[in-house]
Amino acid sequence: MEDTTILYSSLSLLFLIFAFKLWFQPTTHRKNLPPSPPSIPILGHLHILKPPMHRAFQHLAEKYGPIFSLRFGSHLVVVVSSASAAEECFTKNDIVLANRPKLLIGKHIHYNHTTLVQAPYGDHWRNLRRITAIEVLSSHRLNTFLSIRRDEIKRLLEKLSRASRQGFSKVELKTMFSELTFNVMMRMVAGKRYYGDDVEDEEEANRFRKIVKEAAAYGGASNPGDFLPILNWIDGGNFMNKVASLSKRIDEFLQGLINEHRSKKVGLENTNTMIGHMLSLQESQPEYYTDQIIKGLILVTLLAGTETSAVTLEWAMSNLVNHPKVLKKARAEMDAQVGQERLIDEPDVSELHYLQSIISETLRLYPAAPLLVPHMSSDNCTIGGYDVPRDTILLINAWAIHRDPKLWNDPISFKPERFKIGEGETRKIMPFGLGRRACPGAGLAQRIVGLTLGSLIQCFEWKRVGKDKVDMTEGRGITMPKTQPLEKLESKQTATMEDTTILYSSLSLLFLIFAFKLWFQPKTRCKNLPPSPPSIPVLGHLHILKPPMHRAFHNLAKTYGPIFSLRFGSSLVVVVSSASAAEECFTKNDIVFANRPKLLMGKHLGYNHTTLAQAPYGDHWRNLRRITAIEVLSSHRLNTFLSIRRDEIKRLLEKLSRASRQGFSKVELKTMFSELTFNVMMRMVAGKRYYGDDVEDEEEANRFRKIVKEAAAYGGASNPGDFLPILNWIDGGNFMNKVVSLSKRIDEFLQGLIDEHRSKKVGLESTNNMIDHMLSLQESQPEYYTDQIIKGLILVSQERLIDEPNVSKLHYLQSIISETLRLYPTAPLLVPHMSSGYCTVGGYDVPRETRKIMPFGLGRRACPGAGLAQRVVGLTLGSLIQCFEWERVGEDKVDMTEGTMWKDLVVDCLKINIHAAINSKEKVVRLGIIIRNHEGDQVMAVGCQKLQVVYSPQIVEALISRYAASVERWFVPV
Ligand code: HEM
Repeated sequence: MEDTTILYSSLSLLFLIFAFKLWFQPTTHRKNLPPSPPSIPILGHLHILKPPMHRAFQHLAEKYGPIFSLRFGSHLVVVVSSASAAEECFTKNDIVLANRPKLLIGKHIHYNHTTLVQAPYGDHWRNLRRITAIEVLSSHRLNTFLSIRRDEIKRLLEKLSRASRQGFSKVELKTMFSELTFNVMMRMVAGKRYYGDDVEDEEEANRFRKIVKEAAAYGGASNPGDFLPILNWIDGGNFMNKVASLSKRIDEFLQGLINEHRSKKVGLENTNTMIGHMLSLQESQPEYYTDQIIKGLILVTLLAGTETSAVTLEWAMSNLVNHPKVLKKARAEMDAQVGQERLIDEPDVSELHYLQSIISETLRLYPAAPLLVPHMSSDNCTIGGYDVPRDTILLINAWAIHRDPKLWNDPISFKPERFKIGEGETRKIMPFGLGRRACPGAGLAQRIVGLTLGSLIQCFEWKRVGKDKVDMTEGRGITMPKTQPLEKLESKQTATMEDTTILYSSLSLLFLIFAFKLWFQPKTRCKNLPPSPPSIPVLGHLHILKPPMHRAFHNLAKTYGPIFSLRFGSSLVVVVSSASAAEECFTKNDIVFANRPKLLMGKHLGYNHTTLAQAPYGDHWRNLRRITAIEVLSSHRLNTFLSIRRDEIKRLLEKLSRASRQGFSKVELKTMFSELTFNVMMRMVAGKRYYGDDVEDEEEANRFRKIVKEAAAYGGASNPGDFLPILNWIDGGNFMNKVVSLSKRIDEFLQGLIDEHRSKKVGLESTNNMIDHMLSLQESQPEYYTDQIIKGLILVSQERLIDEPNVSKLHYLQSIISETLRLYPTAPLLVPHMSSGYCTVGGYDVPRETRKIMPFGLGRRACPGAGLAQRVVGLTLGSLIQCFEWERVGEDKVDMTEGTMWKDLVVDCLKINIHAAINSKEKVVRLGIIIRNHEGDQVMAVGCQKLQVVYSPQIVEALISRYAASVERWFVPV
């Protein structure tokens, strides 16, 4: 028995009393009602209805004909399942049947039946419909929102593209589609995204997502109390209370959006939003455009316009992977009409007839609203010769009509071919309803579904996971969802559509114009450029570069020699891959090459190229380098921070020790190492820890971690627009906006730290940190130690450490670190250099403004943090070797493949077994120290037999005394 049956069962007592009363009351005067199955008192036919309703109604129609009647409690319901009867409803009877039944949801959620969907037929509804047609969903207004649809679809493509970078990979489309449609609608309505990245107000977005989820749950559940009001009473008003509470929250949320717009607190995009537009109409016609009317319009757009489109997309993709031939044909059409050089756009959809047939066939077999939205008669009428009294609920079973064997050959097969142009087949389907209450959003829905589906077909290859077809059973709910969310799909990007290619693809038109201009522009005067692979106009060699770049360059060097040149768009790039040529760069040409190319990141994240890492070679850079060498990273200052490094390493050891309490255990070192270095840096800079335990201000730490994560993501992604500025323009400044927003947050964060120190609100440790030191220098030389300079210095010191080690005396340890850096340099291509004048390398001409990338850091722009890095890496590695035994998990060697990001050469995740030396008691006893916990278990042993050979007893002693004091806090040493 279903949910509702629990309620029905409580009826048994009341049953007898009412049964007799109702059974013997005078029946309706009309004689010729549509045929009806046998019913029972009170419930009528409610007890025979099992979801999905459209299937239950289809079975009844097979027995009682295409027009039959039912009783839902005391309400008469007529169900229509033939095209001719439906036509009669929406032509002859259109006005009489243009009412809606008054259900509980309509009362509470739809502002007491006043929204467009729920309003009774009449002046108010007509007005709303007019406003919607002209002010909300008109062709003109939809066109102004095209950029939103493009942008959201582009984000979906990027997401899929990231997921399928390595070839076919499993993706879950249901959520992606629903997020897409919600974002499109909310950006149209309020200029806001509530799903995915770039969500401005996470808390507000959360509230919205929660409301949406709840509304979907109640929308889907039909409320039996609507038809049998006594059930609401038996239910103790539980369902009603829930709906009322939800409607209150929805109202508050929508009112909040309106108030925000009214007080103009919103960003740029919002000047052209539905709310903004409605508020401007409110000024001239305040009596009509009340806040409630506006809220109702937003609500309806969101409720009626999102899930319907998302569900249609899901059904369409399921059909395509179940019918690979259809998919192939759609792709062929796409290739012929649009090609692979550019991305499909909305106007293309009208030329893609097969794509449209796929959508029509999807809507035929899987209409998102299989019973449309219930209608109600406002007067007596007849349908198919039967009498239909006033206040009868009318349900049109569009789902059954779409599968009627009298109308369609092979009705349950998916055959888009049946919708041949000019044959009028599309007129036989009614997924958007018919007549005056038909869907006003059909145009918008077709645009969203057409462009999204077209883009997915164009940009990716799709196949099912495994042999089984995607399950096509429909679930319950107002919109007809799939029972199984669509996740058994694998997507792979088609060869030509790499990330950047999506952008390049928009180039086709501009291509020819620029190609000729660039191709025939005067060639550089240098005659003897380094050899170069064949290039193409505009892009140069950008299209042949596949990450990881250092490997791509290595392969090119095999063909073109150790000094070769490339063109990144309009920039000449020289790649140097031999030690002798590199030496030439950093000795003879050191000054010429001491420049840096001006990239977007440097502009926005490097204070307009003024930080040490980004500044052009010159007085400003020299000054920064001097300050860094003397005031920030000098031996003397590094020594004063020794305690910080010791403490952070000690914390790492403790963490590992806790993990390996029971012997060997699996650990993830990548995160630990990265947290260690960030903590060391931030304690030196500001006296604060942002990772692990003992974080003082969790919210501030969160902000910092978020910024770090984002900066890493953008740092890794090279921006093609740096080399082909027109791409920034085509991209709509999207990447740039993200970077600008990030840089703003970084600046605010750093300024916050400085201000905090200035007002001395910080703890003890902070008297000896970089910011305080800089602020004291600011007092004496305010013109040089400006806040911006200080922020730039903090920023630069956050760059990852790792360089040549020199833990004195541990020569073998030193060699291990050197060998690691030889094979796996952290910045495999260093940081790009740029020539500030003409020079030669290896006999080749290198013109001014050539970028140079090479595998070793030498010369005046070599890493200034080498000393600090040596200390951190040396001490950490030494301690790890000393304190733990290490083993791999399983037989396999740790995967040494490097990631694709620049600088991210660290393996993805080091999974190594660790083991405190507690298993080998003998060895430990020989060293003479075992650390036990309060229960007396051995938990940590500092040093082990193997290390005795390497370390002198003095070192072991020093280590013990260094750690024992703090270890005592946790464990009692023996
Ligand atoms: C694939 C997507 C969609 C489908 C299949 C669909 C289907 C329907 C259907 C069957 C109806 C009821 C017709 C009737 O009562 O006979 C309806 C009504 C409505 N739809 Fe859609 N719809 C979709 C998308 C949209 C969109 C994108 C919007 C707006 C943003 C929208 C707004 C509405 C409204 C406001 C009504 C109520 C109209 C009234 O009662 O006067 N729909 N839709």
